[in-house]
Amino acid sequence: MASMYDSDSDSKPVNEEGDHPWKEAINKGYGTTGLSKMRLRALPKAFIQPPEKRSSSMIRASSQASGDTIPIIDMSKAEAAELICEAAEKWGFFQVINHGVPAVLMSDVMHAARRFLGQAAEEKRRFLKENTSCSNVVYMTSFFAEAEKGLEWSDYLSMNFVSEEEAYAFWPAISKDATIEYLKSSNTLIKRVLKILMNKLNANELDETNQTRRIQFNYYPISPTPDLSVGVRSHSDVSLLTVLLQDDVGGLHVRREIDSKGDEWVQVKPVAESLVINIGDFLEIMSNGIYKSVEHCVVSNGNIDRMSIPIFVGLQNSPTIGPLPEVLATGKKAEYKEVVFSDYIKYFLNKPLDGKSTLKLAKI
Ligand SMILES: O=C(O)CCC(=O)C(=O)O
Ligand SMILES: [Fe+2]
Repeated sequence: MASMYDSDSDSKPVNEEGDHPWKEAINKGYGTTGLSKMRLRALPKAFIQPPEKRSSSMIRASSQASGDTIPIIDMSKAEAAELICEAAEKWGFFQVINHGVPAVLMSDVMHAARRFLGQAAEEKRRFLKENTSCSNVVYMTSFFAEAEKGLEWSDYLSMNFVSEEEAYAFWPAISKDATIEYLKSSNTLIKRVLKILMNKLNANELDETNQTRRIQFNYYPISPTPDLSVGVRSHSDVSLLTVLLQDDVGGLHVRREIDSKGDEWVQVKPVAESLVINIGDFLEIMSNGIYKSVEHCVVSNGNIDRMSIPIFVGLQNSPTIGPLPEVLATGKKAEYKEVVFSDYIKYFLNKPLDGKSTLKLAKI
């Protein structure tokens, strides 16, 4: 069934009061993708960010004073391990090339995501929280639509990997083969990076059976007024680490503290066939702050849409999370306390994305 959200025409006028039926758009699976297709002249009120949350103004306000860029690390070189640890300490973000994930699988999963996201709302709405037949596969708009002051101008499909059997049974048929292949292939890279990071801490390798993988298709449609909207608000990831495949549009920005001069926002410029890796909150806590889980955000774009595919490498529901004993054995004072793991997750999930506010829960 065709609808106004599927139309490419300008025929639907904008309600000048901002009283747009955005809720209906979300609840019926059209999402911001459908709103964007209506070629609105103004952003629906619900998506206007409060001035202090507008990433475009934050980024403009902090010029890239240092001129530094996110490290690009060639994983086929002998010095890769050292550079990864250095980047994890200094930046919390780096890009890897020659990482072993075949380019064809990266391109296949990007196409798979486009196929899913490009479908009519009728297909996508089957995966909304209230409709999905598997709670591990959910299609959403914004991170926490119920409580956010300004919704994020993005739609995404989140797939929590539990088993191949479940993934083949419940992930969208239009994209599942390529997604599962890519996820499997990326595992070797994930294991290698985690091993390198643990080695540097003199800590034992992390048990893979105690880890989780969640893959997400993020879609950022064209925004009518990109200065007022945001793709993803500033946040740090609740993960051990995140491996992100982005297309060639750009828009991901990382916050960097420069000692006395305050901070700056640095763009993670797309590099062909690379993957972006960032440290998440769990590794910052476990490493007692040696590795940094850094704030990042995605700006909206008024000219072109964007896609990205993160894999969040997480932890199973272990009882608590805190600094690793191996790290504290060096005699360093604990910067983080042991917190109940489920409390940490619950706290993260029940509020809008807001900088590093979740991490503060564990900070001493
Ligand atoms: O789209 C991106 O570049 C980053 C998305 C992100 O930060 C996230 O999904 O946590
Ligand atoms: Fe993120």
